[in-house]
Amino acid sequence: MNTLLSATQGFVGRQTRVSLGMYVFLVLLLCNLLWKWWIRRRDNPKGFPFPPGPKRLPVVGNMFDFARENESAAYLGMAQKYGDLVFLSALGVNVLIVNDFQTANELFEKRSANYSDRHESPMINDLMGWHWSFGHMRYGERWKNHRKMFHRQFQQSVAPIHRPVQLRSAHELLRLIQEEPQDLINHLRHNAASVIMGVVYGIDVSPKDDRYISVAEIALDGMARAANPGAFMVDIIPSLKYVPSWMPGAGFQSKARFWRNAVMEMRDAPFKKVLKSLSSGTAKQCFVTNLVTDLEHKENKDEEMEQIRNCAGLAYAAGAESSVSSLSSFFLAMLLYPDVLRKAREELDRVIGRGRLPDFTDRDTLPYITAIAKETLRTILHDPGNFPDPMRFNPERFMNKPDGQQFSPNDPLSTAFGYGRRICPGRFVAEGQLWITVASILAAFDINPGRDRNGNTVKPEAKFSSGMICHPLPFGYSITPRDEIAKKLIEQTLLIDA
Ligand code: HEM
Repeated sequence: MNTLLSATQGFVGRQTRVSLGMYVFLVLLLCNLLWKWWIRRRDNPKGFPFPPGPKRLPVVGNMFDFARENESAAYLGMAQKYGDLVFLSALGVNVLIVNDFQTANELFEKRSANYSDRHESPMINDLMGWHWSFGHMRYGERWKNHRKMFHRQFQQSVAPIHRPVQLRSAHELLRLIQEEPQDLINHLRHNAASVIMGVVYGIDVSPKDDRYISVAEIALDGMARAANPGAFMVDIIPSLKYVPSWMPGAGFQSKARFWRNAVMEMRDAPFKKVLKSLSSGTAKQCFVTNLVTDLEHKENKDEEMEQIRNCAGLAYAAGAESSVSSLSSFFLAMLLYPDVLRKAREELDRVIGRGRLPDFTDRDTLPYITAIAKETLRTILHDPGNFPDPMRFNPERFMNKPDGQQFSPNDPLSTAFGYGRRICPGRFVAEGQLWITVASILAAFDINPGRDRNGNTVKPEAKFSSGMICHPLPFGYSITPRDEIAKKLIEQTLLIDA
């Protein structure tokens, strides 16, 4: 009897909680719709039409028109149908797809005062705790102050001070590939991490199971999942963020808490470590030590200290994935275009010979290597107006073009790094890293297609994942040192960099 009673009470209790949850949800949904209606009236009082786009369904709008895979082909298809500006709207989230360089330049560069804001995601910014990251901040004073600080340490004139770390990391990558060629993608991850953690915190990361890196990967995984439009209802109805985690349907709260812990550890742990080694006099010179040492003469120390921590904490999150994606695209391109590899090899042997590996001082004399690094960045840009035959990996398109004014707003290649006031502030460091890694790899290794079980060559395919940052899908390969000379040069890097 007692058991039946308590089971009934449990059932009634659950029912009450479910209907309470439903009731709260409906009230919040109504408030949200009213709020969005008011915003629309305020921002567009004359009711001007939006640019063209696929027809919207009742309630869900264009929810099913957002590309979940092969985004570039899907949006190119829409551009061919609707024009260079395509408008999508789903559940109050409006998205404008800009399909060509000139229009993007017109909006984000020439009218950057209007188009430099960021959409604030309640899931990412508030619940998962990315509010400190200036990559996620709304346009305004707080963003400007952070960005200025970051820019000071990574701008074109300062970027060369990071080259010793980049060169050492490129050499370490050669050694790792020589030891375990089958683990290429992990080595590329380690390479991106060791450059950024070295430049920003002066910290060496280990090639396997590094705590800083695994925590950051969890944080980034959460962000990538939450960035998918419609992935979490709280982004459509922001007031849901106040719903407690015990409410039915509020599972997003516990997911957010899990990711938030990683986000905070990613931001705080390496920063604390540098401060500790600064006070014990063992810190290596880096982004954080440069800025913290400078603080001594300033008044608003606490605020600046927080800003330094925030800027440093963002570098890995903002830069690592893109760097890995670029380098794995480079490897894929070398498999698909062996002629490019041969030509690069010919340039390297002719200009620097076989007695040493390349370094940054060789840049001006290796135009074909520079063109390969640029073409690697270009592969994500498919606008045939600026890049004829865009699906072909063709470094020649950058030969005999000046190398000095790179990534200026009127350089279509700068699009790989975004636009206007939000353009990637790490681009000079990123490009330098790509250049030295590409040059070192080409000087040291043969890169060939993989073989199947019967020993037959498997021709790789140029297929990419979808999402915020696209990576080549896994491909077979064989990477071996070119010859005994290359092997020796790779081994010697251990002594040179010690
Ligand atoms: C090949 C490598 C890289 C690529 C392709 C890349 C690309 C981009 C793109 C497309 C954006 C968005 C720009 C926009 O909103 O218009 C961005 C933002 C950003 N990137 Fe990079 N990036 C790379 C490497 C790096 C590195 C190494 C760092 C740090 C050292 C970095 C730091 C940032 C930051 C902090 C932002 C946010 C800027 C803001 O919102 O004001 N990136 N990047």
